[in-house]
Amino acid sequence: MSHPTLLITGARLADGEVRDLLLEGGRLADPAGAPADVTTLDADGLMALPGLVDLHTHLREPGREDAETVRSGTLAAARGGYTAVLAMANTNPVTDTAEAAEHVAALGRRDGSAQVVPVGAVTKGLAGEQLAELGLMHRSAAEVRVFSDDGHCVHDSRLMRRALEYVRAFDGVIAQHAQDPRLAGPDACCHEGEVSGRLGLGGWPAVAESTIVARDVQLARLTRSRLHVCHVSTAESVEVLRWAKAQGVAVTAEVTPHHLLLTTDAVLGYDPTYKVNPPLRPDEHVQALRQALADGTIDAVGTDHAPHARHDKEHAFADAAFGMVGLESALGVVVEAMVQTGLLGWGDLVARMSSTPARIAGLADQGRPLAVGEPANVVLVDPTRRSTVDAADTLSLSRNNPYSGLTLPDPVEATFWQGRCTYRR
Ligand SMILES: NC(=O)N[C@@H](CC(=O)O)C(=O)O
Ligand SMILES: [Zn+2]
Ligand SMILES: [Zn+2]
Repeated sequence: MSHPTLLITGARLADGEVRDLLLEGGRLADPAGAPADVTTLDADGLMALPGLVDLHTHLREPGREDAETVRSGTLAAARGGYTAVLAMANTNPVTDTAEAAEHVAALGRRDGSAQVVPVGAVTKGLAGEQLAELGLMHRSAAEVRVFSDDGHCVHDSRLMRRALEYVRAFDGVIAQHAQDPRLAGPDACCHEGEVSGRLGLGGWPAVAESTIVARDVQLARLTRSRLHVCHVSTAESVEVLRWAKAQGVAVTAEVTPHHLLLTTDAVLGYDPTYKVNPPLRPDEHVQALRQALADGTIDAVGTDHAPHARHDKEHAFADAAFGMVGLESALGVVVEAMVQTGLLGWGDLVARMSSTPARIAGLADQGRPLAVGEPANVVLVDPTRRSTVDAADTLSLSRNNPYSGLTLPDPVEATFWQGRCTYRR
């Protein structure tokens, strides 16, 4: 890969300092040493932040290249300000072997506009019965550190305990899709409450999530291993996480942008765009999630970008696929929900969307401060720009965008990954 030299002038960092940044050889260099004829980008009025890191992306390749590919998904990621994404294992074939993980990493190197980090499955075929080759995936060239059966919960307690024990040896982490399959029955497709009753949709009680979180944090304490909770969506889960962190349990958690902004009311029109797992929750949960992300009980934002082809999504609500896209809109939605409301400053936003996710995933070259010598992973943002979201205006192959028609912050102006421009408005 070529590493063009670029001088970005007058960018404001998250701490308020205004600086020039020299991108040279894929790293940040001292701007005083910029060649006289260097290409410059005037960043007056813009902020420069470390490239964002997404702990939770569905790239759909291999297997569902009609919904997304590594190429299209990472183009969408770059447009969202991301320089790294963790690619969930629920592809076809499932990422449950060293070879499969290396294949995803190789696709990333070939087609990626961001670093593609394969997540390994916890169980073979995501079937929840036998542990996958966790050690082999870790020791492979893909160096898998994060394991998840996302889309499915590792609901067998003994298997979950063994998975946690296993990854402890190499400081791995089990990322759990917390959902009790008995409490959230096969027809569950909407938060259990007033709206599900009114619409006659299968209800999904909040405790289907929090009871698994409560079990898992105790297993993490028992095994002294690391647990990460995917897409936390309820106030009850937040309470459990707060308790677990106070006990010193090695647990981290993420929340999606959509669970920070949208509520159950979005499904009142039976539009399957708003059908997602876990479901959109009532406002009291949204407020609890915002508070938890602000105070650090929830450590990070994970998009759960879940692209779906039209023919899987355009069905009656009960029959449509679960999931919504999120990479391109994530920063704008988080700014709307957290910064505009005064809950989070830009410095903490960088922690939640870049440095902390990088630390959770063990990515040494991501989420680093914008200092000389560090990798040139940079996103330039216009903190004041807003625009009306149009689902058709996307680099993703899918259109299941829940923000279409809403006017939201639209901050990302340019993204640089290892010094290379991967997106420019
Ligand atoms: N979030 C979703 O609604 N769907 C995800 C699976 C998941 O994240 O559980 C998908 O793969 O489509
Ligand atoms: Zn999930
Ligand atoms: Zn997911």
